[in-house]
Amino acid sequence: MVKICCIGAGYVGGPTMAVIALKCPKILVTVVDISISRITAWNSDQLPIYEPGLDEVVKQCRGKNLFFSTDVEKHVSEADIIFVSVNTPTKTRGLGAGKAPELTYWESAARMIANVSTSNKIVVEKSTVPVKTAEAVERILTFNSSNISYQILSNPEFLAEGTAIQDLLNPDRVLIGGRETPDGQKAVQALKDVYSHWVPEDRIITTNLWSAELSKLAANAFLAQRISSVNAMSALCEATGANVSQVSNAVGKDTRIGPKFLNASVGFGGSCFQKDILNLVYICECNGLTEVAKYWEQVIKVNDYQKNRFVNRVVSSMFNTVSGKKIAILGFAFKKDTGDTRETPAIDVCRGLLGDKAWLSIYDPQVAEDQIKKDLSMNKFDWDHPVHLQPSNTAAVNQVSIVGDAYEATKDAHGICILTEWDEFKTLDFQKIFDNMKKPAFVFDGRNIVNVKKLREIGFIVYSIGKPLDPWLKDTPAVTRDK
Ligand SMILES: NC(=O)c1ccc[n+]([C@@H]2O[C@H](COP(=O)([O-])OP(=O)(O)OC[C@H]3O[C@@H](n4cnc5c(N)ncnc54)[C@H](O)[C@@H]3O)[C@@H](O)[C@H]2O)c1
Ligand SMILES: O=c1ccn([C@@H]2O[C@H](COP(=O)(O)OP(=O)(O)O[C@H]3O[C@H](CO)[C@@H](O)[C@H](O)[C@H]3O)[C@@H](O)[C@H]2O)c(=O)[nH]1
Repeated sequence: MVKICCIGAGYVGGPTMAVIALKCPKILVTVVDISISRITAWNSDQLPIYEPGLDEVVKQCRGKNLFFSTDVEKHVSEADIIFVSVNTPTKTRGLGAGKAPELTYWESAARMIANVSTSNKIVVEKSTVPVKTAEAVERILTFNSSNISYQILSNPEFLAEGTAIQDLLNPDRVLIGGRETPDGQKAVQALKDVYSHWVPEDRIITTNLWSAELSKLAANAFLAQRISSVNAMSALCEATGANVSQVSNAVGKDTRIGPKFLNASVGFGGSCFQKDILNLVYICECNGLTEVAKYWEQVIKVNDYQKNRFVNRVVSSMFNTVSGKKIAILGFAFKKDTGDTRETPAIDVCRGLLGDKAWLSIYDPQVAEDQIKKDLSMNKFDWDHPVHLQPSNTAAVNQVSIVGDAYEATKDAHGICILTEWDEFKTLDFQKIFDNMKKPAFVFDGRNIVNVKKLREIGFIVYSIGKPLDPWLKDTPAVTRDK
């Protein structure tokens, strides 16, 4: 029986291995992690991450051919194929701080593999890593053990949170990069054999190692670039009276462009886009490609601009101050159908409003109170380290209350900011909400999900990203705020 071990039981390691176990009943899959609380949760009825369809898959396989364990060394030493899916956060200190990825967790995983291995291994990079990481891993492994052959493969993951199970069951492509030697190609084939259980042959792409590593960074950069492009257009739409949804629709009808990923928003979030683009920018800089680095960096700058612009709209519309005003925040996760808050635009918007002394009442159907408080008190990039290494002092978030539903959040509020596109926000009783708010009552829709016409009829002053402005907002400036 082939044995697979995955190091890192996070948003990628957990769902990916669950689907491999589901589709390959004859493969024994064990997911290991240094975080005891995460592994305990994976073994309980309350999984550590919220992902539609994940519970069912885990329940079907757990205890049969899918196991979760903290006994990292034992399972690594027994495995034939080892996936490494550990954190690769942006460095906060030292060389490349603020851009380069921190490869400490990767390096310690590689050293541990070398220490405990007694048989040949295929080591698969699942984490998103800089180009040429496989070479470094290869060196760590070969210099630290003898008589064992290691083949390193790059098999980046393209799942998106909220649709992870669907993405894994029916991927656009599976990408496998390996050495172009006979042994390298044998390893590529061994991993191909795993995915071939359910992924059609023509969707499994094989490349050299460096192409696979770079393709992951390139894919995220292209995706994020589309969002920054449409968000840049949204600012121009507001200035000219054009409607960004109509522009996106017209542009996306061109089959060369396509309709997906053209939704204007308060800004993109999530653990990957910013981190991976910064990683790409750093690699370009290291290779002397300054203009290329600047080109990609602009995607992040426009995203920051969009978040600032949103805060500016809120404050300037409400008589240039939100000091002492209650603002309801609907949605804190970085997108719907996930409880993940890593790099969510809600953090920047809330901080901006708190900076202007607003009182925030926050509701999100999937994010726990502790998490929100932690996010609002953590430093940039601290969030991407293993949970047990994150700062635990979350006491210092004043002027914020976390509530159990949207009606409570909006009661007696002066304004509402919609920051996540949860389906339940589309069907709220806005008449009831209006009746219970201070007047004039404002809605700032950062996801373009409300029916603007209907809300204006009720009496709300409505701001929707990239849409023709409410007469109230026409004279308020859309410039960015100083940080
Ligand atoms: N989240 C996504 O949607 C997504 C999608 C594609 C790729 N990625 C990439 O996959 C990687 C993992 O992302 P994630 O979202 O799953 O992160 P995560 O923080 O959810 O999970 C990483 C896990 O690795 C564990 N870990 C760290 N060092 C370890 C070690 N030495 N031994 C054992 N366990 C260790 C941590 O405790 C943590 O549970 C990152 O490189 C990320 O960029 C993420
Ligand atoms: O038209 C759009 C599409 C997305 N977003 C925002 O962009 C962010 C990222 O969304 P999405 O890409 O759907 O989720 P992620 O889970 O971050 O997935 C991205 O990052 C993963 C980690 O690398 C990759 O594996 C995925 O392919 C890639 O889509 C979220 O804040 C979305 O709200 C928009 O603002 N407008």
